[in-house]
Amino acid sequence: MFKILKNLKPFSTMIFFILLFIFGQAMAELALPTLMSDVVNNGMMQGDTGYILTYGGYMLLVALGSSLCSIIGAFFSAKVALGVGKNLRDMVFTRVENYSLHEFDKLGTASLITRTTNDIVQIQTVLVMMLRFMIYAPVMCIGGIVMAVSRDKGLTVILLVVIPVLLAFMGAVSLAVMPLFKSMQKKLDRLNMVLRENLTGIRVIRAFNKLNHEHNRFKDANGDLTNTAIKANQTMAVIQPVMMLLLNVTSIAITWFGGWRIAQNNMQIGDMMAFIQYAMQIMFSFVMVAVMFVMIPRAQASAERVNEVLEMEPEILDPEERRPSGGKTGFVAFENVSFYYPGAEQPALSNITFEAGPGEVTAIIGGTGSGKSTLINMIPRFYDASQGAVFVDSINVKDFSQEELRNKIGFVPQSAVLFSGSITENLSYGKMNATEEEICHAAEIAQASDFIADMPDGFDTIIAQGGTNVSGGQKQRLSIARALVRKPEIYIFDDSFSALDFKTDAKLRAALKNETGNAAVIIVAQRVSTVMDADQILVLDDGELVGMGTHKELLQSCQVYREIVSSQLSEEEMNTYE
Ligand SMILES: Nc1ncnc2c1ncn2[C@@H]1O[C@H](COP(=O)(O)OP(=O)(O)OP(=O)(O)O)[C@@H](O)[C@H]1O
Repeated sequence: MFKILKNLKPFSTMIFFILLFIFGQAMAELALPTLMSDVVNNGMMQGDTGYILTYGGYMLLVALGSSLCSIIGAFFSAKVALGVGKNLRDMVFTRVENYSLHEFDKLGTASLITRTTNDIVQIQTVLVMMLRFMIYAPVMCIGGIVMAVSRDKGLTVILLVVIPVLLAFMGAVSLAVMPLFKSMQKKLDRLNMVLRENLTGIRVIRAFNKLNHEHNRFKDANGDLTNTAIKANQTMAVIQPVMMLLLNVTSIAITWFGGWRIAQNNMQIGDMMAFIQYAMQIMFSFVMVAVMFVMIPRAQASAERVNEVLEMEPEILDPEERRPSGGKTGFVAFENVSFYYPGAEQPALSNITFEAGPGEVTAIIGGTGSGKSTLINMIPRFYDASQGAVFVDSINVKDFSQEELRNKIGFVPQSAVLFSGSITENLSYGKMNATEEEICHAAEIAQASDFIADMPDGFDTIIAQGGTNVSGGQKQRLSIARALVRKPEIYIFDDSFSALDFKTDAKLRAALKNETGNAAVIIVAQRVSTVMDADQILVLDDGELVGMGTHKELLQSCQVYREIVSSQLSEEEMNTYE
């Protein structure tokens, strides 16, 4: 929490004024009972209407001043807390943007969303409270005691009994409720995760008739959170009645002993009435402090979760200084690269060495889970090699800034991701100043022009959130066109032709050949027909490079490749291609 409080620094002037106004409010509230006691003692008891009117007027003015201070204080505290919340959200977002995939894996997307939204709201709520109570509660408590003693020393004995009881009670409530509030945030994370999985996977859920199963999963997570929240609120709900009871008992005790002292002419009625009000103010100030002690741990749990995001160092960082470029373009090389996913015992890639040059097509083939996606994810530094090194244009990828490295690459991921917006906006995503001609040309190469022309608004057609209004194959082609618009030095296609029919796949690759010119092209594919014409084919099996060469060479030399080919092509086709 203290680390989070550092973010209050930019608001220090505003905070100074908040404290000033709240101090004003507290002082005004402390003055009211004394004024009232004067009205009773000197006005009512003496039958002096003029005195009552004058001091009644003063009371009205003081009450107005107190309300004004309270409103201004509340307004600025809300402003400061919301400002801190906004800054925190900005900081978390910027941090998360720099995360490598490792950090995303560690924290989980659902938790990151809860941390950016709900956790920061918790911090905001407590900040508003802290700003208001921080000065108000101690002033009211100390001021109340001083004023109460000044009215009547004898009655203070009652406070000496009540306050320890109050403190013990609030302490017990805090202890009971703290762990509940802490676990609520974790349960909220889980609820968000289930909700997210349900919303993104709704088609699969329906296809497998798992609505009931998912409903139960959601109900469990929702019920779990609700039960904890109910328990916490039930405990908190005890505070009010017990407080009221204590306040009433205190009032009765004061009236009882006060009445007795008045009867003996040791005290005036007005003083007793003022004493009751001061006792209330003192007790309320203790309640405020106690509520803060209950709320702070909740915000503390949230603050820790936000700090975890802010303090997690991205594993992939830009180098401090960059080596000058050698002027080469379109080269990719792996030197003895091995890679372990965090916590995995087996490497996802072991000892991979190959080179891809400009104007060449390098294809990567292998069974599912053989490490193809992992391999190409290392080129744009989505992951860094555990051993060995990856080079682009003969420079270690770690010596580039991530921006510079990724500018060289046109990456088409395995599952095409489109953003809500027009087709033109989607295609120019990697090159904001792309001309209409460049966009049309890229669409042409990606075999997307025809279906775009058939759409109601052509290139201005709006892609729905998640790209749900285009087919899988259309999405892939748009995602390919988006990479083509950039005219990068290195093209990476991660199984990007899988949703295309054979004819479109062949046409697209033929058109691509003229387009890619001097760029290096790396294609991951499952289909032999897609990789057959490549200049070199890498065969991966269980993270190992078990063959490298042209289709013809591999048919001779690589058993795994032969098996893949024979599982996909007929004997006759194999002979033809040989
Ligand atoms: N984020 C991850 N964390 C841990 N292990 C992972 C992660 N991603 C992949 N793996 C593991 O690494 C291995 C290689 O996965 P990879 O995705 O590279 O295979 P692939 O050849 O691209 O498979 P496919 O053709 O099915 O896409 C697999 O065993 C997989 O379980």
